[in-house]
Amino acid sequence: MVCYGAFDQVIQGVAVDKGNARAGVLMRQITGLYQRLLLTLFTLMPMMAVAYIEVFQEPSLRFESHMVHEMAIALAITLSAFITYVTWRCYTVSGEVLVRWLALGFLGFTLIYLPHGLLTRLAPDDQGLFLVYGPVSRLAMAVCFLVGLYYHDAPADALESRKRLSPWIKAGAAFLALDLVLAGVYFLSATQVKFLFTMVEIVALILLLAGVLFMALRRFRLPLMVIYMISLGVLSQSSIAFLLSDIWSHQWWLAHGISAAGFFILSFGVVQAFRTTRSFSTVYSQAQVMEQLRVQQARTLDALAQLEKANTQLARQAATDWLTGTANRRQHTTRAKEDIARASRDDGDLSVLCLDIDHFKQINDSHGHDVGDEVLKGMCIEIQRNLRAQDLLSRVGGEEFQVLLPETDLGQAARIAERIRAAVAALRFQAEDTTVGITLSIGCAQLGQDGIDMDALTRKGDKRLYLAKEGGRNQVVTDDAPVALSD
Ligand SMILES: Nc1nc2c(ncn2[C@@H]2O[C@H](COP(=O)(O)OP(=O)(O)OP(=O)(O)O)[C@@H](O)[C@H]2O)c(=O)[nH]1
Repeated sequence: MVCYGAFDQVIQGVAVDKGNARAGVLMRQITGLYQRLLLTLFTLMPMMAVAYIEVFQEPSLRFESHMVHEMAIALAITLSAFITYVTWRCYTVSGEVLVRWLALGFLGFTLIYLPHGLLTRLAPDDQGLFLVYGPVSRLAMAVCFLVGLYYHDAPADALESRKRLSPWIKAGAAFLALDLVLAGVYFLSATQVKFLFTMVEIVALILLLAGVLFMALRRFRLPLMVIYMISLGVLSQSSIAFLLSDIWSHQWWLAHGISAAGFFILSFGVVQAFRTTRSFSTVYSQAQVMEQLRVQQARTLDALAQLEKANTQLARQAATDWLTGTANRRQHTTRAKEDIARASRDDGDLSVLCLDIDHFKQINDSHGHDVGDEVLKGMCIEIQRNLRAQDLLSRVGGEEFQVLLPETDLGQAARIAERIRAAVAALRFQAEDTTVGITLSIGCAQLGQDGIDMDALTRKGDKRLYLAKEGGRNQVVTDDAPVALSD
């Protein structure tokens, strides 16, 4: 018996759970629905705060603190740089395209958002230059996340390309160059700046929502992909909050908080990937892993059953004669040893019949080997029909057979032999347009009086078989006296 220990218990537990689950399909569907509802509500939670401030907050209330803003941005940049590194490390191992774009998105956010913090003190004089880096950093991140999502099932990048640093350095340089280009807003009017911000934020919002929609329609179920979707949903709400806000207003600060929440959720996913498979699309939930285990165990058990079947078949083939299906010499020897040992131990009887077809060569010569084969098979079936379950018929030579008869003395053996002889003699086999019959000569020997081991018994049985042949064939001989020739 195969023992699977704790693994088996876990699997059996799952099987029981599954059985229960099957019984309560409806309950499963309801809880699944509830789970999705909770996730949706959780994702939309920031909107409640945004709506609350929008409706109830006095618009003139402001919290203008450059220092707090600088500290918040410094923290955001530090964490973002850290998560960029962790994501990049994941990518170098898994090569997952989605993770590559994630890392690029985080890198873009870090480098584009940086001047937003550095230039905070410019705010009173030039709000445009200070603010522009916020929406653009979110847009860059949204673009990368959406592209990554598009390639979520692309094959992993080649090993050598994962480790190359030059593409990352080039991407970093491009983001810094973008920072310089963005400094051009310095020359734009206040209206142009406002229009630019709004457009950038709206595009970021549309891209993030497109990502959420894509994932919802494709029904992503893997835990990290669910986290990805929630994060995009939360980030999109931060864009809404930014669109509704004025600088230093409470809505504006809240928008920062929502953006940070979206970032934290995604970074949680990244860390989870880092601590497991380093990929977003191969981290499975516990239920999924258990299901996989169940399927794999079912396969293993199936394979074991097939192996056992094949082994049994092989063992049978190794012990059987290919033509007649009777025991072969190997099985005969093993069984004879066991039967002799048992009979000797229990002081029981055991007899042996040595059988040989008479003039079998003539059958082959006259009708061909195929007919000879059919005769051998048919004869064996007939002999088996006249034996008990514990008796063993074996083919020990071409047309020579032996029968082991446990718990049988010589007198009983002679009667069985006679029954077999008569039954075989009555058989008729089809050979082309005629029928042929055969006869058997049989020598009998008994354990004890004729020998104490199989060699001796066989010698004695063969000797009596020879006497039967000498005496005219088609007869049973049980002693060593020459048999008078029958006519
Ligand atoms: N068709 C067939 N013939 C076999 C097989 N094994 C042995 N034989 C034949 O069995 C015949 C045995 O012939 P002999 O040993 O001369 O004995 P016999 O013709 O039976 O004559 P006696 O035993 O003296 O009665 C040979 O022709 C073998 O070729 C087999 O698997 N199939």
